[in-house]
Amino acid sequence: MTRFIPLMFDLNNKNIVIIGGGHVAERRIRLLLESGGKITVTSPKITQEIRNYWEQGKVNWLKKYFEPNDISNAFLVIIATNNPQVNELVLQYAPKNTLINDATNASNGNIHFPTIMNRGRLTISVATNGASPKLTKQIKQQLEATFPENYGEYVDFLYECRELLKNSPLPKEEHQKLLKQLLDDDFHSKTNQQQFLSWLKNLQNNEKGQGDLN
Ligand SMILES: C[C@@]1(CC(=O)O)c2cc3[nH]c(cc4nc(cc5[nH]c(cc(n2)[C@H]1CCC(=O)O)[C@@](C)(CC(=O)O)[C@@H]5CCC(=O)O)C(CC(=O)O)=C4CCC(=O)O)c(CCC(=O)O)c3CC(=O)O
Ligand SMILES: NC(=O)C1=CN([C@@H]2O[C@H](COP(=O)(O)OP(=O)(O)OC[C@H]3O[C@@H](n4cnc5c(N)ncnc54)[C@H](O)[C@@H]3O)[C@@H](O)[C@H]2O)C=CC1
Repeated sequence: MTRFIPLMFDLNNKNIVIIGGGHVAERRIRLLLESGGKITVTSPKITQEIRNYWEQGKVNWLKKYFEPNDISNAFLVIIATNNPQVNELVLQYAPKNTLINDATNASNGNIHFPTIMNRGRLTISVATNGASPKLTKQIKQQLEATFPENYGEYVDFLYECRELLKNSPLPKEEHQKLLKQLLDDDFHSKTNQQQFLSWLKNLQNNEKGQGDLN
């Protein structure tokens, strides 16, 4: 079994070509629209949702059957037609070193799409290497119940603190200690967050570090 390795990709301005315009293509587009990639759908028919994206100029649509030329400049190719022969043909013509997701037979491609849960800057992705998309979906639902919707605000707080700490005059060991302390449940409280942030900002303004937590 090939072991697939999770990575986070910057797809901004990259050419993404999706062959097929059905429900699977639609799900991929919904996710990829957040990436800033240049999405082109090649398909004689598209769903209403994809049509809306096209009308809003969010995706390009080539209203036709697949031809090898469609993928010659692609960074990422997604194979999502309901015709196995066409899917096979896309694989055959995909340029070397292209990322390929075959939604109809995952092991043919070189990337999978995990299911993704976001809470602001926090991303948790789940995959079972093709064993059970239904289990994947169930685990995502359990995670959604564990992390409240506003959890991203706490993660943003951690980000801001870490950026401030990077530029603070505190010694390295102190950085590490504080970064760990920030994981205490106490810091889920907005009041404590604000207090800590003003202490940190104060530290920065006062190079000698005479600020005090209390
Ligand atoms: C490899 C992978 C992805 C990839 O395409 O890269 C893949 C592959 C395949 N899925 C198939 C079938 C189904 N997939 C779903 C649903 C989802 N599938 C998703 C992910 C993945 N599916 C990746 C692996 C994830 C992992 O490793 O766990 C989810 C989690 C995320 C997403 O796609 O957005 C999304 C949940 C959406 C949500 O959260 O709402 C349902 C419907 C359902 O149950 O709801 C069915 C029908 C039931 C069944 O068959 O189980 C088939 C057979 C196709 C055929 O029969 O022809 C293949 C091909 C193969 O297995 O080779
Ligand atoms: N990875 C996943 O999570 C899942 C994968 N699948 C697989 O994905 C395939 C597609 O599923 P859906 O999107 O639900 O099917 P669908 O029937 O909704 O869409 C198929 C699309 O392919 C297009 N198409 C057909 N021939 C074409 C060609 N020659 N060139 C370009 N486009 C062409 C059709 O016009 C249509 O837009 C299924 O056959 C199934 O094998 C299905 C469910 C989940």
